[in-house]
This record gives sequence, C-alpha cells and structure tokens, in this order.
Amino acid sequence: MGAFMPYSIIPPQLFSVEDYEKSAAKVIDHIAWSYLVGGSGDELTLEWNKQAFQRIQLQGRVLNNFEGANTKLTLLGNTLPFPILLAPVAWQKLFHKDGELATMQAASAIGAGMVVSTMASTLLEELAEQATKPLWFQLYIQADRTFTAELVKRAELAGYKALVLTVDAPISGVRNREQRVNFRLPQGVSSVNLEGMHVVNNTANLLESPLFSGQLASVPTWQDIEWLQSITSLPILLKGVTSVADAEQAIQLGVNGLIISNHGGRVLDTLPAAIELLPRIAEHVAGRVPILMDGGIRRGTDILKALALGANAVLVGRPYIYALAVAGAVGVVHLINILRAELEAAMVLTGCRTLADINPSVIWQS
Ligand SMILES: Cc1cc2nc3c(=O)[nH]c(=O)nc-3n(C[C@H](O)[C@H](O)[C@H](O)COP(=O)(O)O)c2cc1C
Ligand SMILES: CC(C)CC(=O)C(=O)O
Repeated sequence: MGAFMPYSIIPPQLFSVEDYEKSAAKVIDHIAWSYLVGGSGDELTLEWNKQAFQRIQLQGRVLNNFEGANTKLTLLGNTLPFPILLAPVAWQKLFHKDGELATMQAASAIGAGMVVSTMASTLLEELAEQATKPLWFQLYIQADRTFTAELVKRAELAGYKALVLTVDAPISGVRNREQRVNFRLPQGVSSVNLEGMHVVNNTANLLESPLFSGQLASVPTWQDIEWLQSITSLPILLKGVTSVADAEQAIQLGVNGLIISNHGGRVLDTLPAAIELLPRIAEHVAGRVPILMDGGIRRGTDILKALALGANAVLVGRPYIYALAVAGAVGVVHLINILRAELEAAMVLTGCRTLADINPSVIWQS
C-alpha cells in the first residue's frame, strides 16, 4: 500500500459528494480504491443504483410556510436529528489511519446514526466507550455460532442499541476489480473483533462443486433469526432484503426493521437499483416496521426521493469513506452536513416542512 496524505482541515472547493469522491481518488491508493468503489460482476447494479435516482424527477411546490421546519425522527427508540445514517463499511483503517474511530467521532459530533461493521478494523468496545451518541452493530453471522453469540453479547454489553444483521452476502460477490489488483489487507488492518475465532476450513476440492459442497453448510438461514432473537434483547434489523416475500417472512418472525439494499452493488450483480426495489416492499410492509434503504445516495434530492417512496431513513456508504480519506473526522462531519443541507433545500422546494410531509406527491408524475 502506498502512503497517503489526508488533509487535517477541509480542503477548499469541496461542495458535493462528487467533489469528495474526486479528491479521495487522489489520496487513496489504487488497491484500496478498487475495493472501495468496485461492485460485483459487470458492476451494473452499482451504476444503476445512481442512475435510477437520476431518472426520478421531482414536483416543485411554492409559497409554503416553513415555521418550525425540521428533519427529526425517531427510529427504534433512537432520536435522530436527520434521516441519514452511516452504513457499515469494513476495515476503515484502509482509508484513514484512525479508521472507524474518526468516523465515530464525526457521527457523535453531528448526531448521525452509525452502524459499526463486524469487519471493523477497530475494537467495537473502543468505539462504544468513546461515542457520545448511540451506535448500532452490524452482524455477519459466523460459521462459528458460539463465537457469534459472544460477539453479540459483547456488542450488547458495550451499549450498542440495535443489531443490523446483513443477510445478502452469505458468500462473497464476484469481485473482478478486487481480483485484478490482487486485493489483500495490508499490515495493521484486520478484522480485530473476530480475533480468536475458530475458522472453519470448508473449501471444496477441485473435483467438487466450488460452492455447494463447501461453505454453504454454515451460512445463516431463517432459523438463525430465531436463534439470534433468543440470545439478544436488542432490536434486529435485516440488511439486504430485496423481495416482498422475504420482507413478509422477516416481519412474521418479529424482526424490528428492514434495510432495503443490494449491498451497494457489491454482491449479486443485475439486482435492480435499490431505489427501484423500495416502493413495492414499502407498500407491502405498510408501516408495520421501519424501513431504511441504501445504495447510490449521492445528493439530498436522492434522500428526499427515498423517503417519498417509503423509507423512514437512508444510509450512505462510499460517500462518507471518501470524506474520511480526504479529511478524517472533520471531513465526515462536513460531508454529512452537505447531504443534510441538500435534503433541507429539497424539502423546502417541494413544500415539505417535516419528514412526515414527504410522500409520493413530491415525485413528478408525467
Ligand atoms: C468498502 C465497503 C465495505 C462494506 N462493508 C460492509 C460490511 O462490512 N457490512 C455490511 O453490511 N455492508 C457493507 N458494505 C455495504 C454498505 O453497508 C452499503 O450497503 C453500501 O455501501 C451502500 O451503497 P453506497 O456505497 O452507494 O452508499 C460495504 C460497502 C463498501 C463500499
Ligand atoms: C469483508 C466484506 C465481507 C465486507 C463487505 O461487506 C463488503 O466489502 O461489501
């Protein structure tokens, strides 16, 4: 990995997520960059996530009164000043020497919800100890269920307020961009929260099917949801739901929230754009549990569109990592403020005083 030199202040001329992306491309080395920006297969879903937002047009409104306007919401008992959370992103020390610690400081400073990845490069306890705002923990159920149960207990003990169970990546996506640069973790960056775990070696030999005879034996199933509920009292959200049938099954099992997501186009290529998946599922769920979505959000207008089409809140992934790489915690605060200000501008111009006012009428119907 080459040395990179993030700024200690916000560099001038950064006004949008795209500006941060361009700036980040200059400070992140090309191997970590390929891991960050890449998707799976031909990266079609990755592109569609952004393009689908761009195709949706808005309906403007004028002359509204904005007294008392705000973007506050309550989500699973947490009060948030705005509906933008930081999505779980693995190994953030790849992008800044302070990694998740800097992201957590930014989230705490600005009051943004943050979801800490199972694959974080910083101890979950260290983050929770220093956070001044509640954190959520993203769980990848490990082949070693005993270790997984201990991990959940650790998150609970450390004060995490919810578990985000990622269910869309039981196997890794076909990540050609990572393969082409031979992506490996450099010295000093690792999944520190999984240290000491028994690693099950279940790779198939060459005469067997590469996947079906190997690791699938230990991938999570619906039964693991009930198991997880039996070992924790934390609310559980499923991240990576893309079908109405799975959303219904999750609700029947008593899951507390859903995150509509295609993992930022990183697992199954040619899944539809996340914003296209959202309306059908939201309509079916009909408010029974909160719905979050992520994938392709780069502008405040994208957030408005997601809320109009049924999300209670959104998460952003790559955008805040660009800012982390460019200017550490200060950059992340700035980036989130940019999106927040853009959302407020979009609300004003579509006549929405609060999040409750955002509904499908803000979307242009031709
Ligand atoms: C570099 C990188 C690492 C990620 N690591 C995780 C992870 O550890 N757990 C997880 O549930 N999702 C992970 N994701 C997916 C994000 O949580 C999120 O779904 C996605 O980035 C949203 O799309 P966006 O980047 O277009 O905002 C990762 C995404 C990226 C870009
Ligand atoms: C270590 C990976 C499984 C983390 C992840 O979810 C991703 O890179 O998209």
